[in-house]
Amino acid sequence: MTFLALDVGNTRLKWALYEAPRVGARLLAHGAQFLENIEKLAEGDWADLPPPNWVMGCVVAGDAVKRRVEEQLELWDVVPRWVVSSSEEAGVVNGYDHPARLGTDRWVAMIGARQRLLSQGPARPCVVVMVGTAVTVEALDIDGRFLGGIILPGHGIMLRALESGTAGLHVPTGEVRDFPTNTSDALTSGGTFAIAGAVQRMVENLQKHSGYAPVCYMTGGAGWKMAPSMSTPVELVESLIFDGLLEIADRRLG
Ligand SMILES: Nc1ncnc2c1ncn2[C@@H]1O[C@H](COP(=O)(O)OP(=O)(O)O)[C@@H](O)[C@H]1O
Ligand SMILES: CC(C)(COP(=O)(O)O)[C@@H](O)C(=O)NCCC(=O)O
Ligand SMILES: [K+]
Repeated sequence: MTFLALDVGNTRLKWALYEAPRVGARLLAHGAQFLENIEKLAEGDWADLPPPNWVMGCVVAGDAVKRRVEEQLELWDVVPRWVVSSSEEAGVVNGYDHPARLGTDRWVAMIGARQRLLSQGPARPCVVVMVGTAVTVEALDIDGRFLGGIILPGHGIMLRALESGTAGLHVPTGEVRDFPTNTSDALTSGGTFAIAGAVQRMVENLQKHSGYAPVCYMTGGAGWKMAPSMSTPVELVESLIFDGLLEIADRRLG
């Protein structure tokens, strides 16, 4: 009874095939494709997979991309279920002014984070950082209520914005340094400090609000690049969105 989980971001589609729609299910196969290569999935990465019995996913890349993914899914006799952000699901309460307007990847990642937190011990407040095309930093209180979160540009967008708005910033990627002394290092460190500083601020906000030190989970395609440069402790969890999709599927189907 296999389960295919999909996470369609603004840069890449990530997929993971599990043995069942159950928390802790065995991972059978996984992969990622840039959005421009979606059309290659059915004849490529997915061609030899055992047909999934269920498909569930989150999409933030727009309706046109979603339809291109659905065309590839016609390979199998299965109707995809796309998660919609709601006011409450799987133990997480959505504090957004308009719950449905919250990016579904953010919503699903928070559900994955809450489930991981509770499986590791007593409830604590939690910060969830996603480093993808954009960077999002969410705050969840001790009861699993999403208090609010921030959106900032990812590394690539920050660099491209600076390149296109100036004459003198076309340089190769640099290193993260405490005190950068060349343009490349200054740009790379600037982007990294912007993200690290935003996370630190949200951790402080949540600590002040709740009176407890929060747990901080980090995920997303560029999470591994950011994690070593953080100024507050983070736990890198590559699978947070898939964990969230499994949690939702388990409750709805399992
Ligand atoms: N192997 C990789 N291929 C592409 N992007 C990568 C890779 N590793 C890290 N990245 C970084 O991750 C970002 C994309 O992360 P991802 O989680 O796929 O984003 P999204 O969910 O927005 O599609 C890119 O901006 C890039 O900086
Ligand atoms: C903030 C995002 C652009 C992040 O996208 P990503 O970096 O994962 O591709 C996405 O979650 C989104 O479009 N959100 C809708 C607006 C909101 O969450 O308020
Ligand atoms: K994402």
